[in-house]
Amino acid sequence: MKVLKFGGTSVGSVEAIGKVAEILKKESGQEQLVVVVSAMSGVTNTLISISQKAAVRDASYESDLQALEEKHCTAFKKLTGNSNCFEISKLFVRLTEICRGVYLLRELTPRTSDYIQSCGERLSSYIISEHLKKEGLQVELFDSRKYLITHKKFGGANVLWQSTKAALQELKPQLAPISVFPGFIASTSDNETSTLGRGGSDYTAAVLANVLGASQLEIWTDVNGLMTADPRLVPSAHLLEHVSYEEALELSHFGAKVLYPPSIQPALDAEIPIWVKNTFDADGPSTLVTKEWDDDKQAICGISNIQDIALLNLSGASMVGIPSFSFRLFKALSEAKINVIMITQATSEHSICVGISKSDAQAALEAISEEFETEILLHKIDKPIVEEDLSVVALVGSHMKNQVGISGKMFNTLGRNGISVKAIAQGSSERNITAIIAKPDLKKALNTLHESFFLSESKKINLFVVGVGNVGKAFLSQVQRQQTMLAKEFRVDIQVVAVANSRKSHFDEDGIDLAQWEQLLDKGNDSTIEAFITQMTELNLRNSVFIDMTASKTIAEVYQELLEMSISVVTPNKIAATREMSKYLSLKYATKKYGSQFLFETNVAAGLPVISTMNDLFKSGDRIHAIHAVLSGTLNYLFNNYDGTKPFSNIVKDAKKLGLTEPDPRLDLSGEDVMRKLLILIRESGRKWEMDQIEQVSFLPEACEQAKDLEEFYALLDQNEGHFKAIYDDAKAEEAQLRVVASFKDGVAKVGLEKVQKSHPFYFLEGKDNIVLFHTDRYQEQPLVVKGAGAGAEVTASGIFADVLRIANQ
Ligand SMILES: NC(=O)C1=CN([C@@H]2O[C@H](COP(=O)(O)OP(=O)(O)OC[C@H]3O[C@@H](n4cnc5c(N)ncnc54)[C@H](OP(=O)(O)O)[C@@H]3O)[C@@H](O)[C@H]2O)C=CC1
Ligand SMILES: N[C@@H](CC=O)C(=O)O
Repeated sequence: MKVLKFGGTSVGSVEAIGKVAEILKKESGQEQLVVVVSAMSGVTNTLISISQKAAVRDASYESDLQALEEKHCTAFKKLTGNSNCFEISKLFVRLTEICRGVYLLRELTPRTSDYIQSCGERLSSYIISEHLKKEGLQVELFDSRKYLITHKKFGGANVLWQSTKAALQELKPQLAPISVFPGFIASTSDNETSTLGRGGSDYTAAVLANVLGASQLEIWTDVNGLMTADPRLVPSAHLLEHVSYEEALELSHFGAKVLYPPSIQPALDAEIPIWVKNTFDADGPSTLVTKEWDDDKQAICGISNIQDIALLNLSGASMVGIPSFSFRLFKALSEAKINVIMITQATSEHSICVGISKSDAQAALEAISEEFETEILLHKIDKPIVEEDLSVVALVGSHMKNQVGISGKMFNTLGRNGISVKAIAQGSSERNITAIIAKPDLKKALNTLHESFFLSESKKINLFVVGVGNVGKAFLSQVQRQQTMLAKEFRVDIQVVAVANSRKSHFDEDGIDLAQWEQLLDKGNDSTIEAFITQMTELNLRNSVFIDMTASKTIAEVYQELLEMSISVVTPNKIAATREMSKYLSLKYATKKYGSQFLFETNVAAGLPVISTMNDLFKSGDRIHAIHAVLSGTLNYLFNNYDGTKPFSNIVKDAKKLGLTEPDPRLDLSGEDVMRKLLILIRESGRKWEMDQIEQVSFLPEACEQAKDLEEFYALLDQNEGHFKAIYDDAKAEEAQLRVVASFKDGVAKVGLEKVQKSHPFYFLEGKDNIVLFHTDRYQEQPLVVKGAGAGAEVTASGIFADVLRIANQ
C-alpha cells in the first residue's frame, strides 16, 4: 500500500485535479492507494477570514461564503459532469448556519473555528473522489474524522495514537483500491471536529502511512522536491535527490516549506520512505527521504533560511549561576505562546539570547519585561533588548557530524563578505549550524555559502568598474572574451554589474552584456561617485570588487570606506598607494580587519609581476638591499624613438595615442609617475617612506614644468626642442642610451635621466619596456630581474584581470 498526499496547489483547480487523476490512474492497479487531500489552495485562508469577519459582525462574510460555494460547485460540475451540487450545497447550508451563529454571538471559539476550517478538506475530498469515480477508478471516500482521534485542544490538536490506531486497524480491511481521505481534519473522542494545525494534511498522510503499514509515502506538491536552498533567493540552488529524515526535518524547520516537519516523525518511526514529487511534472526528478546512510555523502545537504527573525537578549550580572533565570524566561515565553526558534547562551551565563519570529517580538518583550520586572527595577538584570530585521541562515547536513572545518568555512565565508554574525547555535547532533544575521545580508549570505559548500557551482565575482578609458575599455573586452571559458573551466563566473565614467553609470544586477556596455553607459544615469557607491552597497552582492581605472584622487579616496565594507579594490591608479604613509597603512589594516583585498599590481610596470615578486621576497624572509629600475614605459618609448628627426613633442603625442602615457602625460615627463612607482616598491619592501624622501632630477626645462595645461606644455616642449636634441646628441656621442632610472640603495632613493653604456643591463631595453633589478640577501651575485612591456592598455588590463582572479581564487 502507498499513501499519496496532494497539497493545496495540486488540487487548486480543475486542471490540477485532472493531473491528480492522471497520476492515480498510472499508480492504481499495482498497489492499494490511500489518497490524502488538502483543501483547494486559498480555501483555508478564506474560511478563516469568513469566520473572523462574522465574529466582528462584518456582513460581507456572506458574499464570501457564496463565492466559495460557487467556486466548489463550478469545479464539481466541470470535473464530474454532474450539474447537481446537492452535497456541496448541504455542507454550505450547515456552514452558513454556523457562521450566522458566530455573527450573532460575536464569538469565534477555537472549536467553532476548527469546524469551519474543516469544510475546506471535506469539500475537496468529496469533489476529487467523485471525479475519480467518473474517471472509472474504484474509489471510496472516508471521513478522516472517524479515524483520526485527537485531544480536545482545538486549533492544532495532538493525535491520540491508541484510539487512532484502533480505528484505522479496524478500517484497514474495508479500504478500497483507492481510498480518499480529507487531510488536516480529525475529531475528539466525543466526536467534535478538530484540526491538526497548518500543514496538517502531511501529518494525516504520515499517520495513515504509519498505522496502515504503507510501503511508501508520496507528498505531491508544486515543486520537484527539497532544494539545496530557496531558489527564489539562490538561483543556482538545485534539487536534492536523496536526504535523510533528519536532514529533511532540519531543512523543513528552517524555511523549506515543502514538508511539514511533524509529518516526518511518523514516517521516520516506521522507516517509511517519503518521496516528494511534483504534480505538474509527475515524471520529473524528485526527492527521496529515508533513514541515514553511510556512503560518502557531501557534508552539507542544504542551506535554509528564515527571513523575519528577532533576537531577544536578556543579560545582567545577577544571572550568573542562578538556574531559575532561564526557566522563568522560557516559561514566560511559553505562556505568551511564543515559539522559540533558536537559543544561545555563552558559558559566562551573563546573557541568554533567543531567536523568535519577528511577529512575536513585541509580545515577547512584554512577557519578559513583566516576568523580570522586579529584577529590572533592582538593576539585577538589564532591560531585555529586542533586535529586529534579522534572518536565520542554517547549514544542514547529517554528514557534517565529526567533520572538522565546516563551521570555520561557514564563518570565514560570511566574514569575507562583510556579513556580521549576531548569534550562533549548533546542537550536539551536529546536523545544523545556525547563524543569525542582518536581513539585508540574507541573499548575499545564502549565495556565498551555497557557492562555498556546493562545489559544482561556479563562484560569482561581481565587478563594479569605474573608469572606462584606454585601460578600462581593454579590461572589459578581455573580460568579455574570457567570461565563458573561466566559468566553464575554472568555475569563476565574472560578472560586470556596473560601469561608470566621470559622467554616467549603468548598473545591472544580473550582469551587463559586455557586447553592449558602451551603448548602455551612454544611455545610463547621470552619476557621481557617491551615488555609485550607494547603489553598489544597496545591491549588497557577494564577492563584490570595485575596480578603479581612473587617475582620479576623488575615486582613490573611497577605497577606505569600501575595504571597510569588505569590498575588495583593484586598481592601476597610483594615488592611494602613494598618499601619506598613515593612509596607506590604514588601507592595509582595513583589508586585514574586514577580510577584503586591496590589489594594485599594475601600479608598477603595468602587467609585469613586480609587486607580487617583491611581496613574495619580503614575506618569505628575503631582505631587499637595492632596487634599480626603469619604470616608465612612456619615457622609455620617448628615448627609444626620439632621434631629433621629429620634434620631441610629436613623440610624446604618439605615446599618448598608443595609450602608454598617463591620462596627463606631464606626470610621466616630470618624473612624478616614476617617483610614485619607486615609492610603492619601497613601501612594499616593508619600509615606511614618504614621497618627499625620493630625490629627483628632472630632465625637463623649468619652463615646461610650469605649463598650465597640456596644450601649453606641448607648445613649451616645441620651444625647447633644442634642449632635447642636445641631450640626445650628447648620449649619441658616447654611444649611450638615455634611460630614466629609479634606484633605491643604502637608504637613498633617486629618479633621474642617465646615459647607459652597452655593457649596462638597461641599454637593450626595447620600445615601452620596463626592467626591475632586485638585489637581495638571496640574489647577491646576480639580481632578480623582471622585464617586459611596462605600459599600454592591453598589458595593464591583463594585470588588473590577474588581480581580479587572485580575489576569485581566494
Ligand atoms: N596606460 C597605461 O599603460 C597604464 C595606466 N595605468 C593607470 O590606469 C589608469 C587609467 O588610465 P587610462 O585608461 O589610460 O586613462 P583614461 O584617461 O583613458 O581613462 C580614464 C577613465 O576614468 C574616468 N574618470 C576620470 N575621472 C573620473 C571620476 N571622477 N569618476 C568616474 N570616472 C572618472 C574617465 O571618464 P571620462 O571619459 O568621463 O573622463 C575615463 O573613463 C590611470 O590611473 C593610469 O595611471 C597604470 C599602468 C599603466
Ligand atoms: N605612464 C606610465 C603608464 C603606467 O603606469 C608609463 O608610461 O609607465
